[in-house]
Amino acid sequence: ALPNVVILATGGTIAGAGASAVNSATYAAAKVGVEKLIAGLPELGKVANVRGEQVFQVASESLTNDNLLVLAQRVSALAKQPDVDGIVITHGTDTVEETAYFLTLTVHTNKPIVMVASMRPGTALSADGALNLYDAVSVAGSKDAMGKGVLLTMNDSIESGRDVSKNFNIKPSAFVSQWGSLGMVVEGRNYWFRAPVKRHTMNSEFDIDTIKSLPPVEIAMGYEGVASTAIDALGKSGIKALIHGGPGNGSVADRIVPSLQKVRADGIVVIRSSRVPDGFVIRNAEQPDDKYDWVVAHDLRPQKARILAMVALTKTSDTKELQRIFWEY
Ligand SMILES: NC(=O)CC[C@H](N)C(=O)O
Repeated sequence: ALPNVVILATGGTIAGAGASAVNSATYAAAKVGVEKLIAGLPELGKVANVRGEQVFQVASESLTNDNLLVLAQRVSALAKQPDVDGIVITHGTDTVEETAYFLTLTVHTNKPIVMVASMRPGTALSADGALNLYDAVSVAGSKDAMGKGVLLTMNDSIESGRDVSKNFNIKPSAFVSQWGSLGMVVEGRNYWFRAPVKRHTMNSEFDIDTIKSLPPVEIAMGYEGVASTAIDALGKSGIKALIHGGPGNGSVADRIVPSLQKVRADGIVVIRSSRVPDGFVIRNAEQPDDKYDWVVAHDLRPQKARILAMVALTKTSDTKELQRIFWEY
């Protein structure tokens, strides 16, 4: 018997439509409903019994914290149903890495949760959404995809939802995980090469079923000539944590260090991350994190560090605990 897979649709280019077949970059995202997506891909019926739910219909850059909670609660509820074997989430590419990490941290299940997106709308030449969606449904219905955390299928690859980021804003090969893909999916068969070692899903201490709201966490970038204007304003805005996306090894311009110290003295958690796509931030290198009571973001880019900070702050604001969490997830 075929597995039962639910497709939760949220919008993005995979539901996009352009004026003509040559419009690969100029088009409207979030136009096509999930029923039409499914009806347009009868091959899905060969790998799973599929049904769809339209959760949102938005471009992913406009998703909110409340949207994350609604989506994760729905995924969690579906994962508890005995008649659901796997869940696929269609999403815009711009922030799919953030939603994927949020679900990785908060949904307690071993069942496959597979994010999918596309770089070209279905109306374009060489549209990538149909194969990406076929791959996602096939992976979500596979027993061997269980217990591997939230996944993303794009461009034949199976990526870890924790590690993956959008690294190119035009090509179908847009998504990269700095520690490598987990595997590939080809003609409905999975080929695995790696497994995640960070805590996720069943093994997470966070659970969407007990999270009712997320605290405000914002990001300030570091760059040549940076002033303290943004940090000073954010420090007065009611945030619970501030992510600093610094250059290099998360370095911080000496002229803004006093502003970050003031933010910390006011009870806001300061988290030092790097704007460099790959690598990781080392504690007490570049800045004396122990002395300033700052947390370092390990290998998480600023936008992923923000997701973990929001989730972690639902449980603790103790900086030693938060640092442990940043090492473990
Ligand atoms: N390729 C895409 O999905 C980008 C479309 C849109 N900006 C979004 O993220 O939803």
